[in-house]
Amino acid sequence: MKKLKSHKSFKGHTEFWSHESSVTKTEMKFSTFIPEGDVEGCIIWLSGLTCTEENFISKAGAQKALGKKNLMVICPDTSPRGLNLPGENDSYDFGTGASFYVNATVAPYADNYKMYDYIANELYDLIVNEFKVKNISIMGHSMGGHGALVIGLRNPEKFKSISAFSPIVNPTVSPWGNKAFTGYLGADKNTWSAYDATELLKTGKKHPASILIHQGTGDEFLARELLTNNLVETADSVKQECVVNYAEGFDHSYYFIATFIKEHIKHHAGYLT
Ligand SMILES: N[C@@H](CCC(=O)N[C@@H](CSC=O)C(=O)NCC(=O)O)C(=O)O
Repeated sequence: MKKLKSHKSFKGHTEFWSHESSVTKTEMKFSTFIPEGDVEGCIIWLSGLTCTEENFISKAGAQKALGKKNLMVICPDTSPRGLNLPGENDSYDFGTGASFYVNATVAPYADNYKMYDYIANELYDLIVNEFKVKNISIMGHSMGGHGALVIGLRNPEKFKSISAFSPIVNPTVSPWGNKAFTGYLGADKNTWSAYDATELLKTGKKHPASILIHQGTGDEFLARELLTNNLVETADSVKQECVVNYAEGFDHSYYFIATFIKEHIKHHAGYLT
């Protein structure tokens, strides 16, 4: 691991890192906020389409609340970079910056686009072994909210709690999800449901902690891509505790995230400390 930059902020440090990933077989970058003193737990933040390791740490304003709760956050990049695979840089919603946190199975993505394993295993182990923190939760936004729900629901023994802002909750039936899953997983839709939070709940995956979601009613992607109500109805029918807060007039941006991030940190602190 290489520390690239460090800035003192609130009761800790905001830092930028790189490391060689054995899973993606590329250099991967991530940012952290690490409070001074004993760290009680770590929240993984997964960002959305077009983001890097910088968006959340520079825009969400989470450091003060994290410092108060003695919690660390780690924000990985949203895909491998620099591979120049065919089609990788043609659009904002596929390839670079748009991994959808799946393990790709089809060429030319299968060798490197293993972001599910990268987050659930390699980054998880790095938090435990390098940062010496063993209580870990997961949250994210949009594509990253989808990633947090899927990785958390599939690994309840590893992730103590899950939360999401404006998540894509049913990607197998959304245009963004269809495009990404076709490109990473192939045309056989039977393989897609392992990466769809609503489908995972339908097939018996559950998390013991209550899931927290914030969704803006003014979000331009709500009706076409996010489909929040599909998860709400399914969670209700399978008795997965899930609190969905519809926030009047808020859009899909980091201004929305910054408004409610304190509530998400408090939610995770309840399970991590
Ligand atoms: N057409 C837009 C889409 C990009 C966008 O809105 N990205 C969101 C996440 S969307 C779902 O995953 C985002 O977080 N953007 C970064 C930010 O800092 O706001 C475009 O290409 O701009």
